[in-house]
This record gives sequence, structure tokens and C-alpha cells, in this order.
Amino acid sequence: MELDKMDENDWKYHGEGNKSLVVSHVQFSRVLRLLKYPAEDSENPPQTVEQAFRQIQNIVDFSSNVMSSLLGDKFIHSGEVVKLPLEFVRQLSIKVQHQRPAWRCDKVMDIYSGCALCLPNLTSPVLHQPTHTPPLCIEIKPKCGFLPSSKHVSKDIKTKVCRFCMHQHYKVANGKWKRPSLYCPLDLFSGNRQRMHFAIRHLIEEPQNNFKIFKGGQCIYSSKEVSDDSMDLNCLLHHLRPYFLYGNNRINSHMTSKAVLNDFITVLVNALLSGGDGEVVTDSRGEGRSFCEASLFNKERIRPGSQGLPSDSVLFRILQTQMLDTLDVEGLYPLYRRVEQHLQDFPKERTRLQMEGPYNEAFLEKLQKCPTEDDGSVEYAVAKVHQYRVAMTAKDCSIMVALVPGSEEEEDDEGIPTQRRLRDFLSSRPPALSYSVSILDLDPKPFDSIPSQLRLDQKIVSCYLRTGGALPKVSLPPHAGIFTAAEREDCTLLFHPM
Ligand SMILES: O=P(O)(O)O[C@@H]1[C@@H](OP(=O)(O)O)[C@H](OP(=O)(O)O)[C@H](O)[C@H](OP(=O)(O)O)[C@H]1OP(=O)(O)O
Ligand SMILES: Nc1ncnc2c1ncn2[C@@H]1O[C@H](COP(=O)(O)OP(=O)(O)OP(=O)(O)O)[C@@H](O)[C@H]1O
Repeated sequence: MELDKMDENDWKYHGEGNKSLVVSHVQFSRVLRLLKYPAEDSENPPQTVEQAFRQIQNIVDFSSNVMSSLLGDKFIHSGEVVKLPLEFVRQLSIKVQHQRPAWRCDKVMDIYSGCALCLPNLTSPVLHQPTHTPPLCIEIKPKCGFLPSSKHVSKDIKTKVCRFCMHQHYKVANGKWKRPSLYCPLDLFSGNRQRMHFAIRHLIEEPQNNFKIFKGGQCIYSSKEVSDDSMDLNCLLHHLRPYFLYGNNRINSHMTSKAVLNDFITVLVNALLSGGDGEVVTDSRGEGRSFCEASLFNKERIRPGSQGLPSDSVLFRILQTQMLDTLDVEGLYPLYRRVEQHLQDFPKERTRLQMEGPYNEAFLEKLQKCPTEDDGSVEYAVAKVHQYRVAMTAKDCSIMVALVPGSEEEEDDEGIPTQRRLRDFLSSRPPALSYSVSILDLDPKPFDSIPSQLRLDQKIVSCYLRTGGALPKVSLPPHAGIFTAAEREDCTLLFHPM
């Protein structure tokens, strides 16, 4: 990529979150992630070029020096900061504007600094061998996978119903989403295949901002708008079918929709549990803390067998990092206040305590060497705050699973199709799809955001208690003709046992 010869026509809108907007290159497997600002700041840049550059460099450092050590560097692509011509950025901003979802337009793309993060495009991985069917990439934002056990938790409900499930009530009540999602992160993080299947089914049913599917780099399935009435599941099935035709099905092209979805979810569960030969760790969330009372999964249906995640799987690593939040925001807040007071008294300490970075090894050491007991020191409080911020990042990151079909030209040394291809073609087992797993969106969460996180926590809990945990019936997701009422009761009716 030649930075002095940038042409907006080589880039297209790819997606965005709350803090950044992403464009992808039309030819190469690269994306540019640009900062966003509140629309009211659009006339005056809210920070200088140097500050914007530092903000993005902080993201790179936090990802490569801190999160990658906790999550495993095999999952992480930290990217690099690039300085783009301002005219290119302005033209790009005009070009992508009409493709942006209306509900994200309360923020505008940064057109002043010219700084961006350049990353590999995880939705169109570079292939060693060409395939007729393009890679399928599934993005999951799993959110928090455990119930807090901190003694500082003031409302019992927080130890029974997970934050995501409670938050759904608040989001629907406030119009962020029209319908609630019945996905429960505790099922996804359980390591139990039945529960994971159940969780993914609900992500498909109501993706919100937690689930997207890309084919050949194009988003083919997501919640486009707040008011989106129904996801076209049939259209999704049409896209998925070619990846899951095998054995006799491949010959007569017949496969039921349920079988296609079932195979798709099975492959996804396999990828999420993969990661080498790591031992399976019994549920690290502790006795009684691994089930959310709001999940519709029927516990009695669990077949004996695997419970817990392989220790080198992506889900295990994310969960362990999330669990660095040992105090819950309620227990953390007094420590935040201690640090805040200290910084007011000694402003120069902000640098020594690395409140805004640099995110280097010393920062990682600070949070890893935190004493177990509170000795009243500011060092203890800072270490807990740093741990909490890292946990917040892990609670808000996304997983990208890339599924790559075997190459059609795959041959052994003598030019004969490999045994595996032949076996897949003839057998009644799903064809081998190779997969790779990455984690994205590993930005540091600002120290100053802790008070608003406490306020949001309080609002979510009181909204849930006010409604008694009951969701309005009319707002339940439609099932696009695929999920029947009986299937809602029992996931095993829809999805075959594995
Ligand atoms: O607080 P939460 O759990 O609602 O998470 C926010 C996300 O909302 P979600 O519930 O996932 O829809 C929110 O996502 P959306 O804008 O809703 O897509 C952001 O990821 C936000 O992070 P940041 O402030 O942009 O760094 C996230 O904020 P924090 O991670 O800073 O709390
Ligand atoms: N390296 C990448 N390759 C492909 N797509 C990406 C990449 N990074 C981000 N994206 C896409 O862009 C979207 C927005 O990116 P990202 O989640 O990093 O934004 P954000 O503003 O930080 O999100 P949040 O709302 O969580 O703060 C992602 O959901 C994903 O679909």
C-alpha cells in the first residue's frame, strides 16, 4: 500500500462500531480502521494530530503487549498506525457516508488527523490455494461469560442472571433494539456442545450487534437496523448450503435446511473449542455460577460428558481475561475513587502509574503482580483498576472465525486428490472446512469511563427488577419459519445430538 498514492475508489465501506469506522481494500486483504467523534465535534477536531496518533498507537500497544499476552498471540493481529493524505480521508468519508447505518450517524469519521489503524482483513483471509467457494467468516461479540461472585455485589439478582440477559430488557425498554435476543453468553462459554449450539442458534435468530456472517469479505447476515423486522434466514441458508453438501447430498443436491444449519453450527462450535491439545478445564466459573437463570436452556437435558472449555481455546482465554474483574464494578468503584483522589493530589503521578499508557511490559507487570489483599495503597488500587480495564476490553471484544473450504485443486505430491477429499466426497460426514480464529477490537477502555459503567450497571439492574425479568411477549423474535415453538422448548429437536 503506497500511502502517497491513496485513492478512495480502492476502498469501500466495511462496517463500524461505536468508536471506529472500517473500510476494506477492494483488491488486497487489508482494512483501515478510522476513529469516530461525536457529530457535534465535527466542526472542530476534538484532538490534535499528535493525540490521535498516540490514541491509535496506544491501541496497537495495548493489543500487542497486554491483550496478546493474556489472550494468546496466535489470536491477535495488532496492525500498525498509518498516516493518510487528508484529501483521501475526506473523499473516503463522503464516499462511505450513504452506506452507514442511520443509528451510527450520531458520530462522524475523523477527517482531521489522517491517522488510521491498518489491519489484515479478517473477513477475507489470504489463501495459499484458491477455492471455488469463498471463505465464510463468522463474527461473534460474545460479551461477559460469567456471573460475579464478588462480596461487593449489592443486588442478589446479579449473581443469578447474567449481565447480557438483564441488559436486553434495558435495551428493548430504551428502544436500542426492537426485540430481545435470547442468546445467553453463559451457554456459549460453557464448553458444553448442547449449550453452545443453543446459544449460537439464538445469535442467528436475533443477531443484534453480536453476530455477523461474511462471505468472501461481504457481510451477508447481520442486524442492519434497529427496526429490522426479520432476518432473511432463507437467504442465509442459500449461502450456506454449498459449504455443507457432502456424500449423497452432494450428488442430488438435497439437504434439509435444518441439516444445513445444524452442520454450520457444529463447525462453528468445533472452531470455538479448537486450539490444539489443551486439557479441558472443568468450568472455571465455579459451582452454581455457570448457569444464568434467564437462559431458556433446559439444564435437565444436558447429557453427561464434556463440561468446560479446552484451556487453549479462544473462549477459555477470553473468559479468563474477563474474570480479572474480580470485584465487580461495585467493588472496583471505591478503588477508582482512591486513584482519582491520588491523581488530583499528585497530577504528575498519572504518568508513573501509566493511567493512559504506555501499554508496555511494565503495565502488564503492574496488573499481574497485584497483591491479593487490599493494603490501602494507591498501587493496589491502580493494579485493580488496570485489571478491571483489561477485563472490560475482553468483555467487549469480538471473535472472528474464518471457515475455508478445502481447495478444489488439492492434490498430493503425485497430483492425485488427497484421501481426505475423496473420503469427504463419499462419506456421510460433513466435509472438512479448515478454520482460523482471531480476536478483534482490543482497544483499552478509558479510566474515566468507570463511573458511567457503574451508573449503567445500576440502571440495568433496576430496569430488570422493575419488570420482574419478564419480556413483553410481542417482542419475542420471529423464527422465519425455521424455529417452531416446540423447537424453542428443546434444542435437541432441531439440532441433532453430536
Ligand atoms: O457497556 P456495554 O456492555 O453496553 O458495552 C458497550 C457496547 O454495547 P453493547 O452492549 O455491546 O451493545 C458498545 O457497542 P455498540 O455501540 O452498542 O455496538 C461499545 O462496544 C461500547 O464500547 P466503547 O465505549 O465503544 O469502547 C461498550 O461499552 P464498554 O465496553 O465501554 O462498557
Ligand atoms: N481486521 C478486521 N478485519 C475485518 N473486519 C474488521 C476488522 N476490524 C474490524 N472489522 C469490522 O468492523 C466492525 C467495527 O470494528 P470494531 O468492532 O473494531 O469497531 P468499534 O467501534 O471498536 O466497536 P465497538 O462498538 O465495540 O466499540 C467489526 O464489527 C467488524 O465487522
